[in-house]
Amino acid sequence: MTEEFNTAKTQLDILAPTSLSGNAILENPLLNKGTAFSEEERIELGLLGLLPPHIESLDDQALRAYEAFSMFETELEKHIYLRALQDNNEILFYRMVHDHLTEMMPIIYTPVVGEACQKFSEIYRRSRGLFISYPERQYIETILDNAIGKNIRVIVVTDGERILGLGDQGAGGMGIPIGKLSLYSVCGGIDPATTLPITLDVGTNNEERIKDPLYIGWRHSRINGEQYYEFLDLFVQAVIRKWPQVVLQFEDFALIHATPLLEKYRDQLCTFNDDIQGTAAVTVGTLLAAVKAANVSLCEQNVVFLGAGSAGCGIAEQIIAAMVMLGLTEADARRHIFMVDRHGLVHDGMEAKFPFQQRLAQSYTRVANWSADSSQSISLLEVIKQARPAILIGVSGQPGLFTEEIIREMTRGTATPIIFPLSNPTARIEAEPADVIKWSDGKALIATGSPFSPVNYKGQNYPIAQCNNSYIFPGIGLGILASEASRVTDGMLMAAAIALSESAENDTGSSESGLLPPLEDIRKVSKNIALAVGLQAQSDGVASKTSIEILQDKINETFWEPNYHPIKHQL
Ligand SMILES: O=C([O-])CC(=O)C(=O)O
Ligand SMILES: [Mg+2]
Repeated sequence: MTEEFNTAKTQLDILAPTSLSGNAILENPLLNKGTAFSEEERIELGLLGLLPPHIESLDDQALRAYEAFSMFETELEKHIYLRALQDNNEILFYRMVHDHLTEMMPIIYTPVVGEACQKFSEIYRRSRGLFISYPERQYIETILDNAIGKNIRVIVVTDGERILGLGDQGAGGMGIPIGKLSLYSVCGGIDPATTLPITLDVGTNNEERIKDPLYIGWRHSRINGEQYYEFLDLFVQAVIRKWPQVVLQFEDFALIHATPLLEKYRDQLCTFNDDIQGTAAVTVGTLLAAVKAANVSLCEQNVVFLGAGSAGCGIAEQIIAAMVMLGLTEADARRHIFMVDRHGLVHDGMEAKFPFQQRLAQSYTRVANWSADSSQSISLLEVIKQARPAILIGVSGQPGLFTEEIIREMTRGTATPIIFPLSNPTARIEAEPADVIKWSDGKALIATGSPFSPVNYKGQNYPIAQCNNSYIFPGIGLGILASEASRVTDGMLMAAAIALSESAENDTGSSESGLLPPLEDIRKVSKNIALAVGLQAQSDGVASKTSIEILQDKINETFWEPNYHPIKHQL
């Protein structure tokens, strides 16, 4: 099956069973080609006179759209423009983003999407995806039936409670599933006609939003506890009934819900939590590339985390799994991991809030004399002085906590400190890369969650890798679809991390982006990840066995590219 046939089939799928014509086609962003409709199509589809006479190519249109994009001054305006283009003509939107990925990814995704979520109500233009609000829960099935695409393969769902590092944005959180799915299509070749962003509106505890007369969401405080989990279950079961093969990605749920939901549903359908598992896989992939670049062995390093939430603990568990894979026992691997939160080092002499933190607590007998005072609280600085980590990872959501003193202490203890301030968006970062380079006198290997330009220090250029889930989840999705996997196993996430680190290795030297391959190569990286994920799904018994060649062909067949194809009228 060729790519051309793939896309053409989707377009016809959308036309059937009620054939569209005239304005209805121009109003459908998946069908609309605007000025690129041929004369034949204009006649057959009832478009004569609805478009200006000059017929353009996709390239001509992309040039004009880029001109328009460039005229906007603020990043939010650029975001609004691109979103409007997406709602008008998706192929043109994807072509533009495809051709200007480095420039446009931060606009449609982190960090600008954060501001777009905060101002979602003000900038709201037209519908995309589905809102399922708590008061409409009896209509869940009908709402799913109303999705424009009929053959949905990937859903990204949020309840808007923990949008990036920006907290509760209520219904405005919808910006995130939309942005993530755009990346699925542009970086992972997932046909946009098969994707569906969903926001579960269970209210918001964000006073500013509730009081805002323009707020588009349900004006109610968040429902919680049993009611919340019952609602989530209604949703997940309806999804399973309607699209049993779908990939359901949970995104930006609050800490208290993210892990229980993952545990509850990961054996019921093909699902994963991007903030826990995607972040863990991309961080381990980047870390494997970093220890290689620093010429040290991961198993001999201590790793300190600032932030012991679900993202931090998810990464920590994945690092432990990597150390075990490399030969340590699990108990030994756990001794290398130090989680620090606002109360200091997490140890078993204090009460951990969640079971997933308890598993990562250090033994108090080991660290009892680390405290600078007589309390049981051991600060980040003390942990660094005592544990002498080579690796420091920030997932705190709190800006500025990697101070000069912290970075200098890291540099004192190791030849090549590996420093990952991962909090998103940009304003939440634990330390600016330029400061980390300066304070470590150019020694640190850095990766951030949001994009940063290279840093120039003492005449040398230091590229900053963007260790962001976007390197991982599109490839995981592609691998699942191509292999028709029924579940997402831990092994598949580890396979994705290793494939990313190998793609990075193959690229170092020519790379402008530091530890990771340049964004321009992301589609190739996604295909490598997809192959590794698909093969692992087969060996974990959640996908039927095929040869590597067959899986590779399936990945290439599944990979969608933004091109126009002839549209025929169907009766
Ligand atoms: O969207 C991003 O940039 C990464 C992510 O999932 C988050 O921070 O929640
Ligand atoms: Mg997220």
